[in-house]
Amino acid sequence: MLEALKQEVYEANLELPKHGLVVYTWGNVSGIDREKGLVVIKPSGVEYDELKPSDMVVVDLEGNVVEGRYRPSSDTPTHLELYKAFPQIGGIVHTHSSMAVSFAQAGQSVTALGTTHADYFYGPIPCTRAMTKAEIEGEYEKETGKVIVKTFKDIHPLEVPGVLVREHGPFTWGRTPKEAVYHSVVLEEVSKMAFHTALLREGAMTLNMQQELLDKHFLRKHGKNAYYGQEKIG
Ligand SMILES: O=C(CO)[C@@H](O)[C@H](O)COP(=O)(O)O
Repeated sequence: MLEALKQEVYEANLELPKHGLVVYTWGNVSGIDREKGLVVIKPSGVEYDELKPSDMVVVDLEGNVVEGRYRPSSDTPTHLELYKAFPQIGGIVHTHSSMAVSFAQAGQSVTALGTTHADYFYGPIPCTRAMTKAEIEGEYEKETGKVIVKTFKDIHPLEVPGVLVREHGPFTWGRTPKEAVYHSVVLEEVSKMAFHTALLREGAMTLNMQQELLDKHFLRKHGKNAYYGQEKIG
């Protein structure tokens, strides 16, 4: 069943290691057939280079396995909460891409600092609040989905197609699995840019070395106003 969606989700999953967003079995991609009310998702714990379209698992919106020889991703409950809350989306991605995870572990949103970010995210990429003890000891993945939905109470999911789950990592979405993967790549890139911008703004790169030291080292070797390599120096 749902062979076309399985192929689409399979191909989207393979994009994650291709873009350096995951290693080993980290992360997962899903897609939804809204008419049938069924979700196709990566099987849990299967390495990407061993993955086949027929390995994709089909679940209903309550998480019951409808078809598949493997267990569905452990993050399936999170995906399902998002599909139920955001009717506009057709695909979801979860990765452990390193810069986004760093922001998530720091409990920091990725601020919109430039046009690259603003082309895809209408404002900060929010980081969710810390999970409560009860949520962590309960159905963590389902509660994670509920916390994401609460974070988006006043945010349109297609205006900000991604979130950082605090102390966990990024989830992104889109109208298709392929678009959700695209947003995962962009989220990781704008996270890197935001991190480096913060460093630069902290003055880490705005100070030149002491002129005296520059003189001592460069002029001692090359002489003043020398065009090194174009004429004999000294
Ligand atoms: O975030 C986690 C675990 O912390 C998961 O996303 C794993 O990275 C992948 O789990 P499966 O999809 O293989 O169950």
